[in-house]
Amino acid sequence: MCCCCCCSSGGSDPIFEDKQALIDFVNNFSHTRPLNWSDGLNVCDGWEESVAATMDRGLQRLDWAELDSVIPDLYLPNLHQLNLANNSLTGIVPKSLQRFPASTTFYGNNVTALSDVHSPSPAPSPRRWSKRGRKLGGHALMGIIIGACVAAILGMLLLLLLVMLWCWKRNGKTVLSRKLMRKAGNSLPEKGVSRGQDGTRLVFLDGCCYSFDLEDLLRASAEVLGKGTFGTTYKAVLEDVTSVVVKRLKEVSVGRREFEQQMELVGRIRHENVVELRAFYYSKDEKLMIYDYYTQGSVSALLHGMQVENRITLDWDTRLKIAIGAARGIACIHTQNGGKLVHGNIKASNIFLNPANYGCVSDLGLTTTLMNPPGVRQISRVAGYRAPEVVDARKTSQQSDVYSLGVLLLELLTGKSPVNATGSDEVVNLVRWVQSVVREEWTAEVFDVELMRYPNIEEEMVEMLQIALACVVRMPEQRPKMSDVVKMLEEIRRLEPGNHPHSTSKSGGSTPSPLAIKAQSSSSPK
Ligand SMILES: Nc1ncnc2c1ncn2[C@@H]1O[C@H](COP(=O)(O)OP(=O)(O)OP(=O)(O)O)[C@@H](O)[C@H]1O
Repeated sequence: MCCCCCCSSGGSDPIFEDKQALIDFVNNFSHTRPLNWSDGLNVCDGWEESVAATMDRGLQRLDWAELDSVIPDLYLPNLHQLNLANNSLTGIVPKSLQRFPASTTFYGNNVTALSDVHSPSPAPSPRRWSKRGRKLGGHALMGIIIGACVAAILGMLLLLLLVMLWCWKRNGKTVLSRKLMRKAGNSLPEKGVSRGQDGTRLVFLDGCCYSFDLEDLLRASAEVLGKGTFGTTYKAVLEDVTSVVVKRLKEVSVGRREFEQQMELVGRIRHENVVELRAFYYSKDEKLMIYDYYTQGSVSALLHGMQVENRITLDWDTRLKIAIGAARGIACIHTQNGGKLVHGNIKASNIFLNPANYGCVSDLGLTTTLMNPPGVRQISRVAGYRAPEVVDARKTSQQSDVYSLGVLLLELLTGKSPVNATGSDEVVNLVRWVQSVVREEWTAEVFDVELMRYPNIEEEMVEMLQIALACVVRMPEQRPKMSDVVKMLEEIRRLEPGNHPHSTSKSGGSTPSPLAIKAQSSSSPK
């Protein structure tokens, strides 16, 4: 044991009180080993010099002193070090000695420090104390404080970094559900589905190869592809990197039953020139249609857009295939539902390229059944393709589909949009412009200049022009049937079975151009 007191050189009273107290302290212990401490010893001399020396000359050490009683409660205000380690003391550490660290002072005894009883935190480890087992040094304390501060700052930085990383990941992906939630106000369609309320669910149509559910879809990152007549269309990338197109319908007036019937009718169509509807979803607040994503974009984007990834040049062969494919797709649609199904919205942004680069028709069957009474905007969006007899967008017919296909053929031939605003605010209608140019026998001038670099295609272009003009005649009953249009288009070039046109051009290398090339008209759109 070591006991030491702070004392002044003048031998003030407290010292002697302490000395007496220490003697009493020792006397109160029962111990077997002799202690060489007595009234005659000049305690203060040694204590002033150093604690260790004091211990040697004064009390000696009381560790290993074989003390074996309870610890007496003594008043020793000047005692600042005490070592009763490795004795056989028992009981509770008295109040006057509780200021000494129990883990070192009473180490090796069978005593209970009150701090052990009341405090849940363990006594400080001896290692954290100074070399001599005394107070923490100033440097050590400073080190601990600095270390704790550095650890806290690092911890906060790490936390901040994790939060930033999480936010970044969330922002990088614009989650489809957030978009839907924002637009749908308080209605959260996915909640209904995940809980199976209302019978709402994502319905996959026969033959669909996808295995995601609505939860996956709503978690997918989404990008707006455009806003169309029926709502907003998104490209959604699922966690397994499958891309699908989600059409979020707005202003659908029909009830669940009618909607499902229409979706199932459309979803049954399996044709290489019809974009398959993969799945649909109906709830009171949300109506969704799911399609495959076409990476090349629509024919409209390929013809007129500038920023389509992997843009392919629409050469004549491709344009011919687009025309044939689109006509075949529409003809197939016209055979459905007892030969009564109408597409109702044929336009270049609804035609895509299938793997063989043939036209593939999307977005069918929405106009006639699902659309609310048309507003001005809905009519104007399809204005360039709309047959003159269609005053109500819901009253489209198979003949009006033929008219719209005719406009698409003109678009492919001219490279011009169906409706063009000129510099002088004049709106030029493609059909009327082509009709007037042909009437003037300036036929060659209608063709897209980009096509002029392909040799020996003039005859084919003229044939297609004639078919297009037949489709856009004013009187619906004078227009050819879609199945006839298909035949006529296929006649332009002899076809191999399937979707591939024959490689040899019917016009051949020696066919003279039938066209009278004249100067370009200033009224040309675009
Ligand atoms: N399956 C698809 N793959 C790739 N792009 C698509 C797909 N479906 C639609 N898009 C594109 O998304 C955009 C928005 O399509 P959406 O059908 O909503 O409008 P729209 O075709 O411009 O007009 P409408 O609603 O009258 O058909 C269009 O550019 C369209 O070409």
